[in-house]
Amino acid sequence: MQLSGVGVSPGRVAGPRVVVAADLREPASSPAPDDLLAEAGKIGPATEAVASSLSDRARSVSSDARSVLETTAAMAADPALAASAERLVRERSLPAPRAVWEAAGEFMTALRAAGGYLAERAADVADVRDRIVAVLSGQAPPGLPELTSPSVLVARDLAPADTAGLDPDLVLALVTEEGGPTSHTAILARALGIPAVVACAGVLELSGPGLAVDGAAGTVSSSDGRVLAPPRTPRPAWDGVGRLADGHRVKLLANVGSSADARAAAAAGAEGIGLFRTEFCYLSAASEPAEAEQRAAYAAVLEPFAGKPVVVRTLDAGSDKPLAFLPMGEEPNPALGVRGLRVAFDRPDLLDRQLSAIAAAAADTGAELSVMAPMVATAAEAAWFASRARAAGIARVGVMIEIPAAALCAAEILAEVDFVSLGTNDLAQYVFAADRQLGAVASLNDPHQPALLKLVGLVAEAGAATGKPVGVCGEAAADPSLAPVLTGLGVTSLSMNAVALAGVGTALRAVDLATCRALA
Ligand SMILES: C=C(OP(=O)(O)O)C(=O)O
Ligand SMILES: [Mg+2]
Repeated sequence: MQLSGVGVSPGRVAGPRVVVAADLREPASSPAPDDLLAEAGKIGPATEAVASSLSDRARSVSSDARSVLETTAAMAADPALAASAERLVRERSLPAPRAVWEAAGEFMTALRAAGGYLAERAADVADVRDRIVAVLSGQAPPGLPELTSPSVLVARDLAPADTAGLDPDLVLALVTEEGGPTSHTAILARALGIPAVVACAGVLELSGPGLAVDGAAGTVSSSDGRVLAPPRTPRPAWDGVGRLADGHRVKLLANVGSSADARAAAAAGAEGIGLFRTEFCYLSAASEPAEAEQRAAYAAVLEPFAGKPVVVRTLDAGSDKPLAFLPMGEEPNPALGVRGLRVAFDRPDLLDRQLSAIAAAAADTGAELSVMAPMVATAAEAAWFASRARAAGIARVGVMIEIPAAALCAAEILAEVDFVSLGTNDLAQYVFAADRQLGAVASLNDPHQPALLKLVGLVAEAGAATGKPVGVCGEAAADPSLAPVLTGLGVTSLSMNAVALAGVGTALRAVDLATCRALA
């Protein structure tokens, strides 16, 4: 049987299927066990099993990962945790999984109260807790399975932090039941060059030992589990200068989120960085990184672009990119909630520390710096951001246009800043009222939709009237069939992941500006 989803990262592969376990549910405190001593006796062997499987894994990985796994193994083996859980079974007649849950909870509360480094360890205790509970209740361990050979990974959905850590040598392809083409999980899979299909309903129920995946067509079917991974097609030749057949320039820039991305972008011939998603540096950070630490992290990303233009975006936390050190609380509609620049309105000190780290990193590396803010809704917000960035000594300041209100008031916004960059991923989500993470509405999150292109045209017109640049840094910019259309609408730069550069560069060389305008 063949299933269809939305292909978000091309490549045809087949291999054994490995399912990512669903999140663990909080264990129930009833029914009370019949034999309390026997129930308590299950806890010790479960903690030992977890500790020894973590120690085994620690021996098979490189040094950084090894010390993390060794520490987690030591926590699992901690007799205090087992003793406290056993006591809860005996004294409160709790089933063993619930007792472990509560005992670990007490440890976590104490660690959080201690603050600093110890508070950060609470997340490790939660990891150990979930592993022990999984053993006790006969479930698969939570989180990404440890792959030892090339496999096709299948999940209901995958967090951006998990996707960012995937090893392209071991993950042949990624298939999710949920997710849209512009979800951050899809963006990261593309950046890693891992063939991927999202919004593939029913994939978790497909039988058979393996899966065959076509990441361009968006199809998935059962296979016999053998690995079939033809070498990737070579990229078209491109000389690294974005221009049309008639010489009209369209800067081709890169979207990056790590120093590895930046090195790949420089090697692929990017003229600069059009979007540095700084939040990607901190998807797993438990506390706000110190300014010096941020400076070093940003410098590592900017370093391959000395003397070249770079656009660094301030943190876009919230919604589908939660950062542990910026908890947003429960929001009924996180995509419409406090995210992006909105976080900074209550925490301007956080923004100021980031701006100063970004300015220092650019000075360290000699990159030609611009900064921009995500999720700006009004000209007043753009002016607020610009004044803070300029106070940090940053000369070129822009904002993202990814909220329809901002697109409609692009002229007023451009009066406050030096450039704008269209985030077509969010702009589509908000224009079509279609969650970018939801497979069921994926067809609306399509940048070929005329309503989206009309807004792009409006913003480009405002740019032309003021003589200020208008870029596109959403996934629309990476589509070779759309690049001439965006150029015809008046867009002046396109920013995309490194693997898309040559294809877009080659497509633009085939057309002149008159053709682009006619297409638009
Ligand atoms: C580039 C964009 O930002 P992000 O994908 O990080 O939300 C966008 O919304 O198009
Ligand atoms: Mg966005």
